[in-house]
Amino acid sequence: MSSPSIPPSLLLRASTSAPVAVNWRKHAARASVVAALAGDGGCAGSGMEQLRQGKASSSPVQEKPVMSNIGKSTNILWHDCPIGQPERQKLLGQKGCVIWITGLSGSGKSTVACALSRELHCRGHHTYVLDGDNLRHGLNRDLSFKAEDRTENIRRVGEVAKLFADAGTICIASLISPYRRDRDACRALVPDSRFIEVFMDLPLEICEARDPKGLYKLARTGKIKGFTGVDDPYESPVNSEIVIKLEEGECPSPKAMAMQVLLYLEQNGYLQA
Ligand SMILES: Nc1ncnc2c1ncn2[C@@H]1O[C@H](COP(=O)(O)OS(=O)(=O)O)[C@@H](OP(=O)(O)O)[C@H]1O
Ligand SMILES: Nc1ncnc2c1ncn2[C@@H]1O[C@H](COP(=O)(O)OP(=O)(O)O)[C@@H](O)[C@H]1O
Repeated sequence: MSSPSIPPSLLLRASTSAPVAVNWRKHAARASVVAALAGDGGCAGSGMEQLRQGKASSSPVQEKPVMSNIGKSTNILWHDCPIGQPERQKLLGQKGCVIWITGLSGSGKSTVACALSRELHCRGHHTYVLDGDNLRHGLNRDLSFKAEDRTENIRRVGEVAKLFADAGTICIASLISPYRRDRDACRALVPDSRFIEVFMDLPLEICEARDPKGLYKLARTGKIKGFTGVDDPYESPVNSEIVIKLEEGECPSPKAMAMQVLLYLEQNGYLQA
């Protein structure tokens, strides 16, 4: 006797051999957990098959969900998936992480970000660049450059970068991020040393002399207010994993800067799962 509303594939056979309707969602969730525990992320066979083979109890335990209140979100529940960061990393052959490039406008953040992405890509690694300027064209278009909006800008990008790292991607975030507290908050979001801060330690005079967008000039003549380094603060990092600076008075080439970061990733095991 089968229920007309439940497809035959969703029916489990009881020991009497009579098909019985089951709470599919409950069983599927448990089967997924079993498959994940087996270490294959559930790829070697369907969770349902494992249930049939008796690898999971046929009487699923109903655990009481733990609801949370986070910020303005009340009664929310974290839902885990059997395919997690370790499985994705294995597939990609790398460790998901956040490379956070901070520095003044014109210090070379975007240049390093793109050069690094290119070098990694050419070696078979999966990267994604989150560029402050670019994100302000979309996700962060509602934010200005006043202090609290910069903080919100960094918070959002930190959360997005965290998702990319969780996806197994080497996420390269390139933003002025002038406040130490905001950068440290992003670091705290990403566990297990997966946050690598790169400080573009170039003197303001060099950044200003470059001025590729003409923004310093506008700031100096008062046409832009609150420009970082001119009439808005930049708090230099004190404990960055990587510092890029002048060597014998010269700025290293974009490739050399990218290789400095790449070497760090290699030496610290990020380029293997
Ligand atoms: N007032 C002011 N201060 C600093 N920068 C300004 C400002 N107004 C516009 N711009 C342009 O915006 C780019 C920086 O955006 P970010 O999102 O990285 O800034 S922040 O991290 O929120 O401080 C920055 O890009 P980069 O030059 O690539 O750093 C500037 O082109
Ligand atoms: N290593 C470098 N040597 C010489 N010029 C550089 C170097 N890195 C960046 N530049 C130049 O400096 C300017 C600012 O670089 P950019 O990457 O746009 O900085 P940011 O993203 O920090 O504003 C650009 O014109 C870029 O070509």
